Amino acid sequence: MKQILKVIKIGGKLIENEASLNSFLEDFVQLEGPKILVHGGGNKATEIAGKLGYETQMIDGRRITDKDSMEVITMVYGGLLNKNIAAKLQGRKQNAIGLCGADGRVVISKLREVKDIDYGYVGDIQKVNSGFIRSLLEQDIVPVFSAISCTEDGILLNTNGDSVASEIAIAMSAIFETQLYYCSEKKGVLTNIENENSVIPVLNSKKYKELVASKVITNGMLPKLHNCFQAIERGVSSVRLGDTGLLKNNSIHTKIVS
Ligand SMILES: Nc1ncnc2c1ncn2[C@@H]1O[C@H](COP(=O)(O)OP(=O)(O)O)[C@@H](O)[C@H]1O
Ligand SMILES: CC(=O)N[C@@H](CCC(=O)OP(=O)(O)O)C(=O)O
Repeated sequence: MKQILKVIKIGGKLIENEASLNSFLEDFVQLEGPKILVHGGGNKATEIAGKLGYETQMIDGRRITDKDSMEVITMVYGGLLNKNIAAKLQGRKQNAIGLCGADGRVVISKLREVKDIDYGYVGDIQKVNSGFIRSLLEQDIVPVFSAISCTEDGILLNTNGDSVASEIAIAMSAIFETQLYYCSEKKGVLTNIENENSVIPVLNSKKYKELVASKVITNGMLPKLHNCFQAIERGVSSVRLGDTGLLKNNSIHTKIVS
């Protein structure tokens, strides 16, 4: 029987609030067994870009990343947020290492082809170095991933944090029974975005397509759910979306089924 691995993605709105990040990390360090943390940070990047006088453009929850935005992203995701989270884990006596895709050739991607939209410096993941990740887990070091991948030619690319989490979970499924958790400020997928109590407990792909067509699912939830279904169809044993209560096992949330 394979050992259980938990891959947890924490969204940008949770990490930009010090109190919610601290509370999440308290729960995270209590989790038993091997675990991986992936973080976003989209809101913080938008805020810092604004301070530098750069405008941000998002299409369907994905950032248009020109050269200036890529510099901001490298500083904010790969520096400020990633290193703070690694330090906070150390402060809680959990050894951790902050990574972007270039470190250990761990997440290799390809520049997204221009079809209708030119996303700029945005990558689609091609390879995850699961052996390197396993070697960290074997030393009880928690890998903390930012939403940055790297091409074979050594170019850093902005990569949706939800895709980083799902591709890592898919790759690690060859070695571990992998559980994927998406923690955000919402309790799960909602039928009414205004009503926190409208959480869909179980979401299958048929219902998901209907909700996209009727525009109940929009913005950042679009790439998130695309990644959830990719994961469940490609070997990840369970995929759940919720707020930080998700780590406590007893909260209301959305479970993805094929
Ligand atoms: N049906 C829906 N249920 C819940 N959230 C939704 C829905 N449709 C759109 N959203 C939006 O998607 C967001 C989650 O995506 P994103 O902002 O990328 O989160 P994160 O930063 O946690 O990855 C929610 O905060 C919400 O504003
Ligand atoms: C290509 C692309 O859109 N990348 C995302 C990566 C950050 C992210 O995923 O952050 P959240 O989890 O906070 O949404 C972005 O720059 O917004």
